[in-house]
Amino acid sequence: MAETQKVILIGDGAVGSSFAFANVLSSGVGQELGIIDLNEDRVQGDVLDLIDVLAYTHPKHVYKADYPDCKDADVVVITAGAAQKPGETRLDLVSKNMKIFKGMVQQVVDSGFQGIFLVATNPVDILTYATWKFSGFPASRVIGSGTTLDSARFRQEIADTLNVDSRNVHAYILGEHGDTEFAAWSRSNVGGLQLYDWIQENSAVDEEELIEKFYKVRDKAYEIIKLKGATHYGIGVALNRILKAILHNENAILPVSSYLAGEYGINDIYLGAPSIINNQGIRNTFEMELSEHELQLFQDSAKQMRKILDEALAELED
Ligand SMILES: NC(=O)C1=CN([C@@H]2O[C@H](COP(=O)(O)OP(=O)(O)OC[C@H]3O[C@@H](n4cnc5c(N)ncnc54)[C@H](O)[C@@H]3O)[C@@H](O)[C@H]2O)C=CC1
Ligand SMILES: CC(=O)C(=O)O
Repeated sequence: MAETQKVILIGDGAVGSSFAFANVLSSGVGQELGIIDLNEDRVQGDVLDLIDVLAYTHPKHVYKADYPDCKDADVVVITAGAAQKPGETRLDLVSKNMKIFKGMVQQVVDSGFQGIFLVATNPVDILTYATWKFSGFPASRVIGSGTTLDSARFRQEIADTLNVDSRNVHAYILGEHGDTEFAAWSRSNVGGLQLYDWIQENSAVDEEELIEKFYKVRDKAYEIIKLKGATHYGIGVALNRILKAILHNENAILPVSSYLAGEYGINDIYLGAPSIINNQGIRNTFEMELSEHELQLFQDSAKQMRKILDEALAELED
């Protein structure tokens, strides 16, 4: 990667602008941030507003960009497209956003872009797959935000229950970023102690209460959207975390949406799975040893997504 690391954001709505804010607050996660959106006034306004942050944070070149600017970018972050309305599921957005992505990804590729795509638009697993297909890039250079946000919600929920710091909770939500996601309970640990052992030793909660907490995590987006119309801070920070893992060549393990080629018995689909992220993109997606029930839930999630993906790809060809 070049010395000056350049990021282009496509989509400057609630999610995109929260990501941009997180990015200008954090030190050294790229030196350039160019922003593209159909709403050019919004971009111009956000650029002016974000520049006001720099004197109190870190230097960065923030500007209104266009597709040719993607040419020498290290990462293109996509948050553009339709968002859920109250009562809608993420999967209700498939048709609209697939069409938007076809044109958008083509324009990025036409610029000569050779970097890494990082996708957050919903349904994120389907649209990450679409970005991979439309771009013709190797799967390692197309990453979706996957279940990074869900896992952050899950870790915080467990941390609040046990009264510990969420940074010491290692726990993943895997599968679809959506209704068929599941908690990898059997692999969850707190400070190195298996979650189930911790619970037994501290009798903090019973198993039923824990399951309720998973439902709360799974349905949290619906709750926030009902209350304020969008969720954006959590994903903004999650995207910046993934971006940092790429630009700083961290080899960090994050449950991003990754292309599965046999892992967990799943093929040819993107889903949230723990993956090692560095400046090449996804270095490796590894197989955690899940319980039989968890593995079944993973495969069920994949089946459901495969069906939606096939329908969406067929519709696009009509
Ligand atoms: N992956 C995740 O964990 C999360 C994903 N999301 C998803 O992120 C997406 C964005 O959500 P919001 O920012 O709340 O929506 P928003 O409606 O506030 O912003 C979307 C932006 O995309 C722009 N846009 C639409 N078509 C475009 C095109 N062809 N080219 C350039 N810009 C275009 C719009 O002008 C708008 O500014 C949604 O699909 C939402 O469901 C939201 C939260 C979490
Ligand atoms: C909207 C969405 O995908 C989320 O907050 O999880």
